[in-house]
Amino acid sequence: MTIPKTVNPDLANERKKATFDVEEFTAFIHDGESFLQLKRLAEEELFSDLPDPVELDYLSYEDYYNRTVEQCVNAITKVRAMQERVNPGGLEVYHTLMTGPMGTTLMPGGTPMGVHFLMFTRALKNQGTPEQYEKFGRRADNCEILGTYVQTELGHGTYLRGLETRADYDRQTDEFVLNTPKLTSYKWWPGGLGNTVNHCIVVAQLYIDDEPMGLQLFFLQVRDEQTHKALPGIDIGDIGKKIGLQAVNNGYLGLTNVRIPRTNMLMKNAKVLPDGTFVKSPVSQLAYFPMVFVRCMIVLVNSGFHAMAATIATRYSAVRRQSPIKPDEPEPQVLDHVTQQMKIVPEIVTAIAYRLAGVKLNKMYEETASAVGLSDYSRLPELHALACTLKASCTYDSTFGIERLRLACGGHGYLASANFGNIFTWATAACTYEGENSVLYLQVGKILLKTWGDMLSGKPLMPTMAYLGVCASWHEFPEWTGDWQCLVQALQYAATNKTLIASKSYTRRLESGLSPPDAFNVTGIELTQAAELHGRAFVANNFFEEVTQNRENRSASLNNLLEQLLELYLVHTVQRHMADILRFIHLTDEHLTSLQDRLETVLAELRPNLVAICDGFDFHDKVLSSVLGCYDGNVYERIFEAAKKSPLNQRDVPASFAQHLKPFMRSSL
Ligand SMILES: CCCCCCCCCCCCCCCCCC(=O)SCCNC(=O)CCNC(=O)[C@H](O)C(C)(C)COP(=O)(O)OP(=O)(O)OC[C@H]1O[C@@H](n2cnc3c(N)ncnc32)[C@H](O)[C@@H]1OP(=O)(O)O
Ligand SMILES: Cc1cc2nc3c(=O)[nH]c(=O)nc-3n(C[C@H](O)[C@H](O)[C@H](O)COP(=O)(O)OP(=O)(O)OC[C@H]3O[C@@H](n4cnc5c(N)ncnc54)[C@H](O)[C@@H]3O)c2cc1C
Repeated sequence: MTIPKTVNPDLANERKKATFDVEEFTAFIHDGESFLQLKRLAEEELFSDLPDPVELDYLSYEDYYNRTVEQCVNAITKVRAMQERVNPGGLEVYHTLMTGPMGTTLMPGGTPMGVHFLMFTRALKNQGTPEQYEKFGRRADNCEILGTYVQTELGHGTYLRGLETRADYDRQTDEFVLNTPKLTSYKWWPGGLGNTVNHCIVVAQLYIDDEPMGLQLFFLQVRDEQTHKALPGIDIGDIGKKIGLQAVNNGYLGLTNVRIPRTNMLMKNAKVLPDGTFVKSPVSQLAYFPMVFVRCMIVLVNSGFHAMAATIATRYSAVRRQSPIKPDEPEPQVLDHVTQQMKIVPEIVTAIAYRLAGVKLNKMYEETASAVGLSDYSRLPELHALACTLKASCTYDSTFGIERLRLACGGHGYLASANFGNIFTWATAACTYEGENSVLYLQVGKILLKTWGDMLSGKPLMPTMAYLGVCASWHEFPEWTGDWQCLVQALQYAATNKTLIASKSYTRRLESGLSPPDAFNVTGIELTQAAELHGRAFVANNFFEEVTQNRENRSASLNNLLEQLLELYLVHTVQRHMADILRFIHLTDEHLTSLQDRLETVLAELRPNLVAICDGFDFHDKVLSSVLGCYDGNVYERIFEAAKKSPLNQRDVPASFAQHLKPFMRSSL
């Protein structure tokens, strides 16, 4: 099947209808030109010799892994050369490009080296001393060694204080002795650990003279650098097939009396001196900082997955024609069915809203990391709370949004070659890794409770929670104007009142004699609801600020488009949380009807720009890797071409006919 060189006329028409400059929107959504240029340059270099994704789909588990390693190595080699040209000594090309949606193209089943870049190298730099960085970190940055972040165990992932891996200090030899004493202490899940890495950072309970000193991070070699065989005392392997991310090579690790020098404990914060004196970290949560970084990254990465799925569904819905709206008219593009718009457009705007929130969150991470570098730890709780709530709501919204977008593509959405399967399994994994979502919401719930107490005692509140004080001071919600500020405030007001309710329930339970942990546990439902609303109110407020500020730096047409996107996001989000809002704010039927009218109006206003907005996300065809989502819209030809590549179509008659079907049909006669 040859793919036409021309663009599908429906898609070409859609692009002509755009009312804004796509390139200006692209720069806006990528937070400026510089990253965009870098991304495009990298795509040009990296995508020149990629294998066919359809062929990859039919490989065995082992071949898939080996093939991914080959692609990964090729890609990293190219990226390193590019980094040397763009900014010698820097690492931004590595880190930004290899872990974003582009990484998913190079390695559709995930990368066994993702955790090396995201966590291993960063933890060596940020948790080690400068000497340790020189000794281990530089080699990791140069990929002379490959590593991963080994924390989760078979028995514990969430409750870190329950981890069982031990590091006992031996004063005589100035070494730590590492052990995983039980089956449940086996390390389980770390990406790349299975068969790829030769080093890792192990998170273990430190013991000095059998006294527990809390969790610490240890640099450990697990495989010989030449032979790649496991070192003595180390039991290591792959945890087996998962529902997705087949090439991430998640692994297990058992340790029996493995000795490492004392200087292998990462000692930027806590320290063990040669005589066994333990010097505490100034703030124990600093050991959790590598996780905070990844939680922030996930918001950007998952909003990218969400936008990828939205682009595929939008382009396909512009090409797909079905079911006349009026009986005597031709079949319309399915995108003209209003219910189809309702399935797709809220996902487009949600992806944009999280993209903007993710950019803000990552800036906050950088500011906090700089402050931590100057021994100022005051912003850690605020960053922790925001990273937890945004990581949880973004991964949830993207996971279910991607599934809605797949469903919006009808039967063809179910084809592996449409690529929703990979995108979904990437997205949903992030609901669990780097902190299971409910657990993260409970962290936020705890901080909300504490903040509520601070507010009642007149203490200053952290900036992203200051609205609690404002809303709590209102006797009732101000007059409902329905404007954007009002909609943002409605979400904030609902979050505030949910926090109030949770706080009251918690206090009531304490007064009835429950212990604080029991009271916290039974208040968990209300606390997690408050935490979720807190995050959604932040995303809405941030979107509002992004659109209403700096207008003078953008063209009128882009401002107009952004206003429509904001309008849809706010109206849709308020409608989605209407049950919560109606509990605290009196709205008439007229108000509700007006919201529905606004939703339908803005859907219609956005309709001509949908394809152009998705073009503006700037996904290379190879990133989307979808027969339904290609820029040229030649959907049917691509579906057919992919089908032709099925291994079952490579011979006239499959072997099973002679072996099974023929004898079976004969015996049934
Ligand atoms: C895949 C590639 C595909 C191709 C490319 C595509 C691109 C993909 C990109 C993404 C790739 C990602 C790779 C995947 C990596 C996954 C790696 C992992 O999962 S690694 C494993 C991830 N594992 C997890 O995430 C485990 C989750 N569990 C945990 O984090 C902890 O056990 C806990 C937080 C739940 C509790 O901890 P506990 O010690 O029991 O604490 P308490 O509750 O008693 O609170 C005490 C105090 O501490 C405070 N505080 C807490 N945390 C922080 C913080 N971070 N900061 C500051 N403060 C914090 C808290 O507020 C409280 O304050 P206060 O009230 O005293 O004032
Ligand atoms: C694809 C993937 C990659 C991963 N990569 C890595 C890696 O590189 N390195 C690494 O160390 N780990 C990794 N992990 C492990 C991951 O971080 C953990 O699985 C995750 O933190 C969740 O912990 P858990 O599995 O113990 O879940 P559990 O805590 O057992 O969760 C089970 C259920 O219990 C509930 N629950 C648990 N505790 C509480 C609580 N306190 N209150 C209320 N409910 C609770 C949860 O909400 C959930 O519903 C990876 C996992 C996946 C899926």
